[in-house]
Amino acid sequence: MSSPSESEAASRDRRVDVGTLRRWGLPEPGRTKQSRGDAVIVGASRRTPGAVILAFEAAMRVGAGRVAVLVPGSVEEQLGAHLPEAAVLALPDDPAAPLTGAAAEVVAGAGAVLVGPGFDDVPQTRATLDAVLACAPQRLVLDAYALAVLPGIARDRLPGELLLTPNEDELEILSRADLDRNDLSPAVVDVAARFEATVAAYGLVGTAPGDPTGGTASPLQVEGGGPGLATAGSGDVLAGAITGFLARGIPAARAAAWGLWAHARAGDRLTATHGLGFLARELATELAFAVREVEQG
Ligand SMILES: NC(=O)C1=CN([C@@H]2O[C@H](COP(=O)(O)OP(=O)(O)OC[C@H]3O[C@@H](n4cnc5c(N)ncnc54)[C@H](O)[C@@H]3O)[C@@H](O)[C@H]2O)[C@@H](O)CC1
Ligand SMILES: Nc1ncnc2c1ncn2[C@@H]1O[C@H](COP(=O)(O)OP(=O)(O)O)[C@@H](O)[C@H]1O
Repeated sequence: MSSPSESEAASRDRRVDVGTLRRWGLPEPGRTKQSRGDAVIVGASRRTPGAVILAFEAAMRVGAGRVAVLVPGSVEEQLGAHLPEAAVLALPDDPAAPLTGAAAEVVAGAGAVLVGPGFDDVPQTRATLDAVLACAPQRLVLDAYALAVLPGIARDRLPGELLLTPNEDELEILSRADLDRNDLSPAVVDVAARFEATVAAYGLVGTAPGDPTGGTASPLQVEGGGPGLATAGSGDVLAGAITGFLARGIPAARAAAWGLWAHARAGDRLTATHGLGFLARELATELAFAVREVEQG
């Protein structure tokens, strides 16, 4: 058994603060959009079309070069009018149909693909995720309804680098035990091991077995954040930010930690001026200032 000082030192090692992020650094952006990385966001429904806007902006604000959104045909036109910087592509009318043409190409070519924001139907999400997997995405982030369908998918159909961004309810769905809402660490560790994935939630990063950042024994702990982050659309922003860092070429556990830290820092900055009265879209905008703060140090 480790002594108290050993376990304190181990816990310090797992803490991620601005100094840690400066040590890790960010990949060189290069000269072109392509060299900053491509991401794809797959989601949206008629009820919640804006979730992909939040995830799109978050991925761009953390420095991804190009972000495409892949959405149901019923909202494609509407979203196109709101996303002048995006490639907006329609999913097939039949969710069970394969992706073809530009949709298949962007999914196969992107450094990171996020599935989930704004979907509101389990069978449709399952069919769309199957279609995305058939294009062999390089790195995959799953959020919201995509997490509800994850337990039914064989691990070997998913890419090696798999990242999950559950909220508390989704963590409970994925976890084998009742969730202790006062201490999410055991659930984060359990879900990371069970799904061989990186799990990012509430300042914690659970790492997949064999991850070079240090196994699954205890999660990385990312400082900052607070109850202001519990606002509609906040999870869409977090998932988009992590996808953006992943698209830039950062390995999964570090991309998760960068995303959680920038999201929390954005929340802290907005709480200082607005109290609880800020919107998720403002969190997305603020991410750029958070990243800048690390770079300027
Ligand atoms: N609720 C909100 O205020 C907002 C929701 N948004 C989007 O709306 C979608 C739904 O979010 P909510 O938080 O309302 O989610 P719900 O409260 O409907 O569901 C929470 C989670 O439970 C699981 N689930 C739901 N129905 C299920 C079923 N029939 N079988 C198995 N698992 C099921 C899913 O993993 C889901 O993400 C998400 O895609 C989210 O991105 C965003 O657009 C922003 C605002
Ligand atoms: N009270 C809180 N303290 C710290 N972080 C929080 C808090 N509430 C939410 N967050 C952060 O914001 C993210 C999104 O929160 P939440 O609103 O629960 O998700 P969603 O938008 O997916 O329903 C969480 O995963 C977590 O990282």
